[in-house]
Amino acid sequence: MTAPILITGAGQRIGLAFAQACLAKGQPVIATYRTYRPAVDALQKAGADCIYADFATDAGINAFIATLTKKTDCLRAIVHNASDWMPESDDTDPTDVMNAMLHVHVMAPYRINLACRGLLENGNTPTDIIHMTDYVVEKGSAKHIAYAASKAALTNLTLSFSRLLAPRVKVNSVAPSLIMFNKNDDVAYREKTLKKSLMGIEPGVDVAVQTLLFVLDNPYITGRTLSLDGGRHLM
Ligand SMILES: NC(=O)C1=CN([C@@H]2O[C@H](COP(=O)(O)OP(=O)(O)OC[C@H]3O[C@@H](n4cnc5c(N)ncnc54)[C@H](OP(=O)(O)O)[C@@H]3O)[C@@H](O)[C@H]2O)C=CC1
Ligand SMILES: Nc1nc2c(c(=O)[nH]1)N=C([C@H](O)[C@@H](O)CO)CN2
Repeated sequence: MTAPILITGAGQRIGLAFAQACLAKGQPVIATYRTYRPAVDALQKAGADCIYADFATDAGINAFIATLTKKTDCLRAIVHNASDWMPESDDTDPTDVMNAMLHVHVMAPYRINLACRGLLENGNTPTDIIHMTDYVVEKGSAKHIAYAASKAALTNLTLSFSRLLAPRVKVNSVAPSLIMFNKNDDVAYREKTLKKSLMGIEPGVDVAVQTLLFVLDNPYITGRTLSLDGGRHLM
């Protein structure tokens, strides 16, 4: 029996695309979602095991871990994709922003990785943990301070967990810059953002799917960050 891949935040965009790509290859998937959408139903119909999960609180993380560990005793990989791109704003308490960012981007991956060590080691190794981070870890962000800091902490989890779990589990980060705009991004923002990379394009989710599949298929890369940013670092 092929061990499933756990993909968090798989209800839309990159997470959904990767879940669909895995299912199309006959790879079993456990997908988490927080907001119900028809895409979740479609994933379930395509064979994914979809679990509701809200990682904003310790109770939500505990509940997810309890549900997951009843569902399977092995995992091929965990892709920590769930993320909230939350900016600082005048009407949000900065304490709430930082707590929300640290919970979804740090506490959830930290707790789930520790809880799932046995599941990842209980099968054909090496298995994988992949943290979806962000180019912004390298430069910081004036408008998403807590978000960037939490993604930097997630990047450091990659180093620690790769030390802890080698050689049976590989642990890597994928650090995208622009992959896919959000529907509310206006023309001015889109034009400004496209100019930030050498490639100057909105590549779409397939480049993220390709990168994730490459990391899973490579038996020697661990403790590394794969940058997926169109050469933004050279602008
Ligand atoms: N898209 C891009 O251009 C870039 C993406 N990245 C990173 O790549 C990854 C995928 O990006 P993208 O597809 O745009 O991600 P999204 O912004 O679409 O977020 C993915 C999912 O995360 C879920 N999520 C958010 N907060 C929580 C929470 N508290 N608990 C549980 N789930 C939660 C959402 O679930 P739901 O919708 O079900 O509520 C959402 O569908 C992310 O980690 C992102 O930071 C980095 C740089 C650029
Ligand atoms: N969870 C998310 N994180 C990020 C997103 C997103 O849509 N969801 N988008 C970005 C931007 O594309 C940025 O990289 C360029 O403007 C960053 N993180």
